[in-house]
This record gives sequence, structure tokens and C-alpha cells, in this order.
Amino acid sequence: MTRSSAVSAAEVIAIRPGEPLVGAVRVDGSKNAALPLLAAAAAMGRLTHLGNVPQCQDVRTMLGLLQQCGYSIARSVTNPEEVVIQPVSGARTPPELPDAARIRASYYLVPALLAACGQARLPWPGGCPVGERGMDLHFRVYEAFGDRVLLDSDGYQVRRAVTRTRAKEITLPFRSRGATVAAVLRAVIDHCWLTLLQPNLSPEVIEILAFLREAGWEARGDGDTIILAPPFDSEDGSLTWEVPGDKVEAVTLACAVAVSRGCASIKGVRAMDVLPVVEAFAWLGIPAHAGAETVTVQAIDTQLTGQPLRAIASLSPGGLDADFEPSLMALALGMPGVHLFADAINPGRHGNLIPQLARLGAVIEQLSATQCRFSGPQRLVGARVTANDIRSGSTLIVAGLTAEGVTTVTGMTQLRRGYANLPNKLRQLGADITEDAA
Ligand SMILES: CC(=O)N[C@H]1[C@@H](OP(=O)(O)OP(=O)(O)OC[C@H]2O[C@@H](n3ccc(=O)[nH]c3=O)[C@H](O)[C@@H]2O)O[C@H](CO)[C@@H](O)[C@@H]1O
Ligand SMILES: C=C(OP(=O)(O)O)C(=O)O
Repeated sequence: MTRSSAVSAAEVIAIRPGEPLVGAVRVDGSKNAALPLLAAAAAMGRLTHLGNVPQCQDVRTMLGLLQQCGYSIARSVTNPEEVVIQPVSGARTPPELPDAARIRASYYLVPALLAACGQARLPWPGGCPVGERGMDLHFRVYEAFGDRVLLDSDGYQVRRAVTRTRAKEITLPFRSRGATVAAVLRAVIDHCWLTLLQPNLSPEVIEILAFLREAGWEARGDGDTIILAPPFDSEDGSLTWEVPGDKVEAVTLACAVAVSRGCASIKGVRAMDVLPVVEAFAWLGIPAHAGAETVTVQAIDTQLTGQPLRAIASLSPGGLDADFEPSLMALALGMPGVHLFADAINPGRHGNLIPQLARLGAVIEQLSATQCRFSGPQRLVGARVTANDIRSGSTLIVAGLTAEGVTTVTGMTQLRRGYANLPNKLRQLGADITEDAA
């Protein structure tokens, strides 16, 4: 076993502050883009070569679920990031999928199951324990297509409508990413015209629309609407697509470089996907630039503005992705000003993270369960902390890079759900992160 794989498999890691982070590192493919793309490939029912698929645990779980649904899944031997998904043939009985309870994104499989089996039976989804995570909008979408939805304490069942829908207009009550993809993929299996009002238009959703265009669909999204039109002729050739680089991993790495006052290039991420964070860096006085596929952070030249950061997670187009907010918190703790942070999208995340940051000595005033305020700069001191969800884990690692002494982070299982090997990427930039004995 190599040293790096030993570190990635550890249940506890130790972080020590050190030299500024320098160099270049490439992000993996995005977990949150790969998961709906895999489900879209399955719903499309066409042989799909999907490249840049990250090897994190949630993606592994999803690939296993697809296999249990009857899809053939192969990883290229020479390039393990390339996955080939082959459609099932013939009607099948709906599979039992207990592992679907392990990830939030199992809900993306409903349309593929409706196409393959006429019904989907799934346990309530899991994923990060970040509070109540509803699915009512998904059910409204399926019911709008005439499907029957049955709920019980263990999970939900969706039974496909007998009649195919040819055109549908749906208005979402709010811009849920999951419900937007559900509506799009449900339209795909019916080859249906769709007008979706008040959709989520995050990069992960835009990516699905681009994938549909590759498959011959007309698919576009602007500020208030997604419009889909099926291909004129039915198409059945194979598809090739690439998962975009992980914007959340890129932002986490950028924050790590910034807190260490280092200088590094983070490659493999689209500039537009990280724009709100580059703007936040500029606001704070940290030189950063997002080029075509690289974010460069030149924090060695930081000239603090003293301006307070307002990081409010938002579902609106161009808003701050909720998954960016935690790493920015680790960064802002070291920056002058009175900073305000809020995430009402994942309402349990502050509760997972703030008490852990407090163990490192952070003084953070919780204005409510989802809103907090703190003054910076603060001096953190190493302690033993727990990663209660994916982004809390990465944030504690970033915070540990600035804390005096040793920070040990337990709960690496959460981190590995979302990142193939974040500690190793930080080590490539010179971070002192090691496997801990206990
Ligand atoms: C696997 C994946 O990609 N997870 C992401 C997904 O989570 P998630 O699936 O929770 O996100 P959605 O955008 O769909 O939902 C946003 C909010 O609305 C709630 N809601 C959603 C649907 C519904 O039918 N009813 C309902 O109440 C959710 O519980 C959540 O509080 O988007 C979030 C941002 O939007 C990200 O932080 C998560 O990392
Ligand atoms: C909240 C997240 O994941 P999930 O929705 O899968 O729990 C996340 O990716 O930060």
C-alpha cells in the first residue's frame, strides 16, 4: 500500500499547520454532477461512455444501484474514471434497493426504473444528515405526469402512468435541484415536450441539459424556464460525455491555499462554476483568477480589505451554492470583519459544523439553526473533531491547516462519500496531513 492510499483509507487524519500551500493540483470529476448524469444515461436507455467519473463512495454506491437495476456497468481498466453504462433489455420486476438509503441521489433513479420496470420502489434517501430533506416536489412532478405515488415509513413507490404524456408544463414551488432533474428525466422517458417553470439552473442541471442536447434533444434553460423537446427521430447510437470537474473540491482547495497564504493552481474546473467564490476572494482581498479550466490563487499577495463576508446559500441562478458555504466559513474565520453565514437549504449543516469549529476555539454566534455571525480574525487551536457530513469534513481539514498544534478529524467515512481523496490532493500542495494512529 502506498503512503497516499494509506492516508485516504484512514478513519482519522491529523493535520498540522505548515508552510504555505504551493504547486498545482487537478480536481476529480464532480460527485454531484456525476450522479444525475449516470441516472440520465440510464433513463436515456442508450449505451453511454461517461468520462471523468470520480471514485468517491457515493458514486460507487450509485454504480452498484444501477447494476442492481439491471444495467451493465464497466470501468475502463486503463482509465478507471471512464464508466460504460449499458441499458437493460426487456421488462423487469422492480428491484429491492436497500443501498439507496445510503445516498441522497438515489432519487435520481426513479425515471430509469419507471422506464425499465414501470415502477420504482425505493427506501427514503440518505446522504448527508443535514436536517429534514423533503421529496414532496419530486412526487408532485411524477403526479403531474399521471404517475401514482405511494408512501410509507420505509420509503416510496412510484407507478408509471398507463398513458404517455406528450407535452407538459410544470411550475416548481421553489428551485429544487433534485426535483428539476426529476422533471427533466421523467420527460425524457416519455419523449415529452416539457416546460418547467422556476427550475434549478445550477451547473449540475445545465450539464444534464447539455447531455440531452448531445442525445438529440432540444434542451435549454434560462432564468425562469427549462424547455425540452424530444428528438424528431428516435436515436439509439452510443453517447460519450465527460463529467465536469468538481467545483466544490476546487473551492475547498482554493480556501486551503488561501488560509495558508500560499500560491497554487487548481486545474480541471470550469471558471463559471466557481465564479461566486472567486468574487468572494476578491471582496476579501485575496488575489484569485478563474481561467478556462484553472483557478489560480495567489494568496501570498493578499491585501486584506477588512470587508465582512456575507455568504448566503441560495438556489437562485448565479447564487452561492450551499456546498461552497462551509469552506468559506473556515476561510472567513481568519479574515478581519464581522461575517454573516447562512444555509437554509441544508438546515442541519451549521449544527453539524459549528460545534466542531468551536472545539478548535472558534467563537461563532448562532443567530438561528441556519444563520450565524462571527468576527475575525480568530486564532484556532488544534483539537479532536468529527466530520458529521461531507462538507463539514472538508471544512474542518481547511480549518486544521490554520490551527496551532494538531487537529485530528474523525469520521472520514463521511468525507470519502464525497471526495475520492481530498487529503492526498492537499498533500500534493505540501499540506502536513497524516494518518493518525487512533
Ligand atoms: C446529491 C446532491 O446533488 N445533493 C445536493 C442537492 O441536495 P438536495 O437534493 O437536498 O437539494 P434540492 O435542491 O433538491 O433541495 C433543496 C432543499 O429543498 C428541500 N426539498 C427538496 C425537494 C423536495 O421535494 N422537497 C424539499 O423539501 C431539500 O430538503 C433541501 O432542503 O442540492 C443541494 C443544493 O440545492 C446540495 O447542497 C446537495 O449537495
Ligand atoms: C449534501 C451533499 O450531499 P448529499 O446531498 O448527497 O447528501 C453534499 O454533496 O455536500
